[in-house]
Amino acid sequence: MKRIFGVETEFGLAYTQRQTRRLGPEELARHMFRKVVEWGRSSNVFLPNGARLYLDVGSHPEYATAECDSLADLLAQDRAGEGILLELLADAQAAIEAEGHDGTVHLLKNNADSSGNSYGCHENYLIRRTVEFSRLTTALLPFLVSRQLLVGAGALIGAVPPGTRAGEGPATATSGPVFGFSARSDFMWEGVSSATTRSRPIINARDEPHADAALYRRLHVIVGDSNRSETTSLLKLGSAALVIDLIESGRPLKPFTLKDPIADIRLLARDLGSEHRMRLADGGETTAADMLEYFLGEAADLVARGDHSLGDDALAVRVIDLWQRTLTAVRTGDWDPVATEIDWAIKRRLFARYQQRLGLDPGDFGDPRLTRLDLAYHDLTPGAGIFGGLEEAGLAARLTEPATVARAADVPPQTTRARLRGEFIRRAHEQQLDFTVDWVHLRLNDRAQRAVVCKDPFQSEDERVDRLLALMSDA
Ligand SMILES: Nc1ncnc2c1ncn2[C@@H]1O[C@H](COP(=O)(O)OP(=O)(O)OP(=O)(O)O)[C@@H](O)[C@H]1O
Ligand SMILES: [Mg+2]
Repeated sequence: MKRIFGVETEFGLAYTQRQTRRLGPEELARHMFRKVVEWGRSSNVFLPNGARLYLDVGSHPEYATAECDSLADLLAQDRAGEGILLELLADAQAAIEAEGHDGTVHLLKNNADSSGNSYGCHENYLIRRTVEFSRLTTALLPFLVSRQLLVGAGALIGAVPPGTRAGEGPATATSGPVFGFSARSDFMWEGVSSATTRSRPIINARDEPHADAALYRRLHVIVGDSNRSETTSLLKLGSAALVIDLIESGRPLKPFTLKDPIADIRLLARDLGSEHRMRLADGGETTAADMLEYFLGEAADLVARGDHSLGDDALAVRVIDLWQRTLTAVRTGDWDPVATEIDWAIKRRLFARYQQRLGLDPGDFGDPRLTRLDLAYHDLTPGAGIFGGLEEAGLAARLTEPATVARAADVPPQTTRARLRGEFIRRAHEQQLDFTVDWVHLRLNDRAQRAVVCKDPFQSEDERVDRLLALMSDA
């Protein structure tokens, strides 16, 4: 079974200064994207590694990985994006210093800013049209609501969750912060819908397959946290892909349709003891841990038979193992066994040590120094972020090799359509030819306007593209 995957990450920008004036996100973003605009004449470009880099609304830089058909490639491409953004960050820092500013530009891989905005990490999974979309989302939604127990980034959130409807409960989470699984959960307002801003859904139903629409659809999951830990990313993407595999396989699955998924997602975000009982549409009840255990059993069966879409058997086995161990950690409250592999557990341990050092009560998360530690966890800025140090010290596990990541910054995945796009872009740059590309199209903006439509994301070789490349070399 094969599948195409891609991950989009929106980053936050912040600025800390000493004497000189404050710079806003728009200014920071402009500095960061100056080279990109020079290079692509736009702040929305595709790169030679097949990825898309652009400035999203609200001055959030976004990196969308090229199409991958294995999780190993996906992790490398995703991590390469962090490096690419760090280079732009260094440019922005140099530019503002040259203008006489004394501050530091921060690049944050998190999901919420202090003014109550949320930005995301979207997962894209190619799915088959043969499976009815509403059947797929109905089966997947309860899993996505519960998945934060395994792969949340860990967050300081208000003890009382926001209401889920107007006039019901507070509009934003209130009263003294607690440690929760995810900050993103409070920003979800619907299960499945095509709106993304006002009433943000868990699954975005906009039908934009970037592929042959008769065969495929692209499932756009927007509920996930931006993970720093690669092992957590692996579990996030791997577990979801395995559940999609299960649904697509047609195997009969226990229905877990939730009565009130949005209330559940908020309560679960604060439910470190995994006690919350979710009400099911059929009148029953379940805990998130019980549901995840059920899906784990089914997914383990697929992996044991080698019948999965992760593109790598060893990584699939690792997904199952980590899924099991994280579930056990949640159930027992002994988080140490996953405290180097799962973001929320890594962060929770860090907080516990810091609380001890500061002489704070273990239940006290209100100290502003903890808020700063939380930000530092998500800060990619050299000298300000702490996650790289945790990886180097062995306190956070890493899966990718630095050399593989360095290569992924320049070289697209070799087994998908991204290879064709990357090659086309590289050649066009070499020959200084004007071109336009998107996920599906490659076009030369010369008089002949030669173009190739690449509708099959699994296709990494194409004679039409070869001919186009040959023409470009002759130019
Ligand atoms: N056919 C496909 N199936 C699954 N994923 C795909 C497919 N084609 C492209 N992708 C992936 O989908 C992602 C698309 O990112 P992009 O940011 O352009 O999409 P979008 O979120 O729908 O658009 P926008 O952010 O502008 O609203 C990329 O990571 C890409 O690799
Ligand atoms: Mg996007």
